[in-house]
Amino acid sequence: MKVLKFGGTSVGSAENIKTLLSIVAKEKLQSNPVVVLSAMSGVTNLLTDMAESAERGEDYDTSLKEIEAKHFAVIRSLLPAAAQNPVFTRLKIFFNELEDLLQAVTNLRELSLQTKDQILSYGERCSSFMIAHIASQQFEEALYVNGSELIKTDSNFGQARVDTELTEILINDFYQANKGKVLFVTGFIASNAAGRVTTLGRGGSDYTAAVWGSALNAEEIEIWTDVNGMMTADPRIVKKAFSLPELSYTEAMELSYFGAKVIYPPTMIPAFMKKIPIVIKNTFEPDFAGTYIKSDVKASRLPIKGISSIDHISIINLTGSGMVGKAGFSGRLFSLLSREQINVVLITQSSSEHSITFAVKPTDAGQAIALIKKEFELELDANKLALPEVENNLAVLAIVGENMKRTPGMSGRLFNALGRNGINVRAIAQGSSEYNISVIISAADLSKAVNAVHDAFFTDLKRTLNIFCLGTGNIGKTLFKQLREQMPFLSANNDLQVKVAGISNTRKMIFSAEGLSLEDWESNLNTNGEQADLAGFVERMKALNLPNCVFVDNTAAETPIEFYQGIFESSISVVTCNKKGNSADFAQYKSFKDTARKFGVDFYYETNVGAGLPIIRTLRELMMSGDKVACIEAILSGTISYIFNNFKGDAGFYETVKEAQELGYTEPDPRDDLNGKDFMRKMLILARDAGYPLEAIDVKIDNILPEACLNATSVEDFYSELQKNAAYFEDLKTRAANDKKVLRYIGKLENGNVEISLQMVDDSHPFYMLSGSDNIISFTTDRYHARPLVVKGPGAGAEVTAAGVFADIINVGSLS
Ligand SMILES: NC(=O)C1=CN([C@@H]2O[C@H](COP(=O)(O)OP(=O)(O)OC[C@H]3O[C@@H](n4cnc5c(N)ncnc54)[C@H](O)[C@@H]3O)[C@@H](O)[C@H]2O)C=CC1
Ligand SMILES: N[C@@H](CC=O)C(=O)O
Ligand code: NA
Repeated sequence: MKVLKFGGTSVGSAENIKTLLSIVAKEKLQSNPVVVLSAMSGVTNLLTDMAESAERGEDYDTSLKEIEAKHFAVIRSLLPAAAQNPVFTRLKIFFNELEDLLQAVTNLRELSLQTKDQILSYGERCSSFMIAHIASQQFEEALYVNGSELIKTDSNFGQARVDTELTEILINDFYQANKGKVLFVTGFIASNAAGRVTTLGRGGSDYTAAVWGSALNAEEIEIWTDVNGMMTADPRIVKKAFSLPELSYTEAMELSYFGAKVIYPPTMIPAFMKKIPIVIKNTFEPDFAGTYIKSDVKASRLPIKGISSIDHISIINLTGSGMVGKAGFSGRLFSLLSREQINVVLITQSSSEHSITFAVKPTDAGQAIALIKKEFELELDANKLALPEVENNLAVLAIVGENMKRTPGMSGRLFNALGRNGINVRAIAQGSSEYNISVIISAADLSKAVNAVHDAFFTDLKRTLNIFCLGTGNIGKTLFKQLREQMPFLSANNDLQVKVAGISNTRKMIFSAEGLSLEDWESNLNTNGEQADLAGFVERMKALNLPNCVFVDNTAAETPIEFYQGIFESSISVVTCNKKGNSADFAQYKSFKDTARKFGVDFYYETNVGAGLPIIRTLRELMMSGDKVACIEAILSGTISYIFNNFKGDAGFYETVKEAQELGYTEPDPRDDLNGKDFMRKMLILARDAGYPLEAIDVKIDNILPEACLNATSVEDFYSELQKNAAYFEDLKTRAANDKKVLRYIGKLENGNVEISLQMVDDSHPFYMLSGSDNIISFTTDRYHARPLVVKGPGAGAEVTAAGVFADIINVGSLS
């Protein structure tokens, strides 16, 4: 036989009770179950409030009416009129008794724990009596059982301890005497030797189920609740949390100890002792297998089973020489706290024994300090102990699982995930069982931490990157299009999810921690966006504190650069196609790199040179593997490459530049391409990445433009100057053609010198054969000295650039 326990929500409404009875009916086909019931949801809280109101002499009538109405509504809806009366009558008797009790409390202005237990017992008695009667419509054998008479406890009201031996005899006798019946038993309540009602404390109904299951050697104890079993993490924090099919008793205890509210660990002990499996099932999804908690769990491939957390915790630090080598110091400390019922969540002690840190609920911290001051008065006076210090606004995160014991690297993975996300760890504790590693962190970081750790351990699941994108122009727009198109593939094949958590251009900005839809981002931004404000955008990104966060700069502006440093310092990675950051002062370039490294985040800027072509990456890999760059020769202006490849025959110079702009090759300001500045930035970045600490003025630039074009003060002006100087460009074209040569704008880095020059090259030159917006770069290095390493291909355009930004984004965090 099985014991089935239904919690408050499962008995909380007529609809739910119907579902409950259908579950019982199904079970009955196998064998008659024992059904343990909680009070209807909310009723225990109401009873507590009423008892406390009565003690203060305040009104409790409204709540009493509410409880009555809740039960009566169920009776009316689930019982035929003819069958209602006996239930109403009995419940009315209950409510009268309850009212008498409350009146007595009011008169005395005193609420003893004993009286409170008596008051609370009506919650379970009403629900169980009512449900047993409703059930008897369906199966005659339904029997209401006031379980308080069968579970015998001491007189520790509010949290009574069970007399197991006597209780088992009473339950067995009762069960034998009522064989063939379906018992509907009140959870939570018991009685002492004198027959006074006691309660079993937190999770009491689960405990009732475990006591019955253990007494009757049940094949299984099913805890029916409103969630799909125990999950890998709190699903309200981690959207990707999933149900665990199996857990050992120890794992379940560790997981529920910190937070997972599904069951309360001590309630499992009777089942644990007799190795009776406990199954957590969902009343509202009865076909879902739920979570099996048992002793012989199958080997699991999951490195950990779950992450549990407590969101509000305080720690108390005790330091002083008085502790060193003093046997019994911590004994005194912790027995003091336990005597006063202060629950210590976690303890760490430094090996020097110079300090002890322990965590308690914030509401207990004040009392703990007062107790310590009193107990250790002598030590404090003699300065052998410093005054205890409290730190508030902290949280505990714990990873749990028996596999940790066998798998090295688990704590490494935990701390790496925390470190990469800039989460400072205040204290650490690992149980000697190795089933649990707990860390104390700031409460503000908890959600980010649990998500990051969940991602780090459940790698079978999708890693999530949260990106904040600045710039919705040519590149930004195309990136969103590519992300939208590629999302399903990424999800399916790369275990990766990219969420756009923020977008801004110069006019508007918009955020969503859940991720913005890329179907309608533009209209959403325009209609729902708030006024753009770069500092505000960055602040909000930091405040949202999302895990695996990336700032993506798709602008050509200088202002965003000022924020990079602070962004790195907030442990946020940066991906940028904007070259202005890396090509400003060398000191700043260096600081970006150092800070990113220091904070364990990534700084990727592949598209700074050659758009999506793998140039930065290639150079980095050469350098990291110990190669030395002797010479770099390159064509790195996609715009000028396009112009020289198409400024042929009848084509005019001005028209060709226009075409390049329309094709999305130019900078937002095309003068930056034609005056060589954009090319200069690229050469400078390459030189720096190759190890040369150069500044912009160190790059010699050969101009391809006549003076008047260079001096144009607006883009419009610039274009009109290009038209006016058509002859100048025609002359260049003719001279090259006459010599069977082509025009090439070539950058060269050699011995730490960088120059960019306009050249006419013939077909023997490796850069002769180019088309479209092609870039070409040749690296001559120690290892590639006879023949250079060459990268060639389209080096400008929205698609190839956005693709490069995309690749940088998905590389964030993937190398560790
Ligand atoms: N076009 C290409 O082939 C390549 C372009 N790039 C780089 O891509 C970047 C973007 O280029 P495009 O998309 O063509 O430029 P764009 O002018 O089309 O778009 C720039 C976007 O940035 C936004 N923006 C500018 N300043 C801002 C600020 N302070 N705050 C918020 N938003 C701001 C603008 O509102 C606009 O949405 C440039 O840095 C360019 O050098 C890099 C490699 C290749
Ligand atoms: N405007 C640039 C685009 C790439 O950085 C170019 O023309 O090369
Ligand atoms: Na590149």
